[in-house]
This record gives sequence, structure tokens and C-alpha cells, in this order.
Amino acid sequence: MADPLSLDEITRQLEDLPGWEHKNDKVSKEFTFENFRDAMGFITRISYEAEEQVHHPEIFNVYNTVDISLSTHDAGGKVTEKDITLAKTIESLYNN
Ligand SMILES: C[C@H](O)[C@H](O)[C@H]1CNC2=NC(N)=NC(=O)C2=N1
Repeated sequence: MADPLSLDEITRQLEDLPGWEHKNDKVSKEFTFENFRDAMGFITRISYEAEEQVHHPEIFNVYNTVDISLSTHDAGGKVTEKDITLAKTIESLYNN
């Protein structure tokens, strides 16, 4: 069972996650792509990592944008270390 992170811990962790924000008890970021195909490719790549980590994002896609929101259901919907880990994974997918 993952424990919710404190506000200070979340703020500190987000220092290493450019563009990610903490709102509505989630960590979120909007990603933009050249086109819909690239956006969907990003979502597909995320799906493999999420399955591997057994930790899944909320994903909202419109055309070439992908909004990712992360929280831990098993921790009452709060942000845990699992969300930070997946955020870092998603960030590296976007940058590679
Ligand atoms: C049984 C399964 O492993 C759990 O329900 C996993 C699945 N993916 C999950 N994803 C997220 N974001 N939070 C969880 O608590 C969670 N739990």
C-alpha cells in the first residue's frame, strides 16, 4: 500500500518534472505533438510502461494534445511515489 506524499514532498519532486503541476490531488501535464498519430503513439508507449508498473494514468486526448493526470486509487486518489515514478517514465518517453 503506497502512502500519500505530503504537499512539500510533491512540490520537491515536481522540481525535477518540468511542466508538471499539482492540482485536484493529482500531478498533471499537457503534452503537444505534431499530429494525432504522434499523440496516439505516445499514448500507446505509455500503456506499455503503465502495465509494467501496474500503475495507470488518466489520459485525455484531443487531436495533437495528450493530458496526463496521475493519482493512486489505492491511496484514496492521493499522489504517491508511484505517481512520481510513472511521471518520470512518461517524461522520458516524451523526451526520447
Ligand atoms: C489490482 C491492480 O494492480 C490495482 O488496481 C492497480 C492498478 N493500477 C493503478 N493505477 C493507479 N493510478 N492507481 C492505483 O491504485 C492502481 N492500482
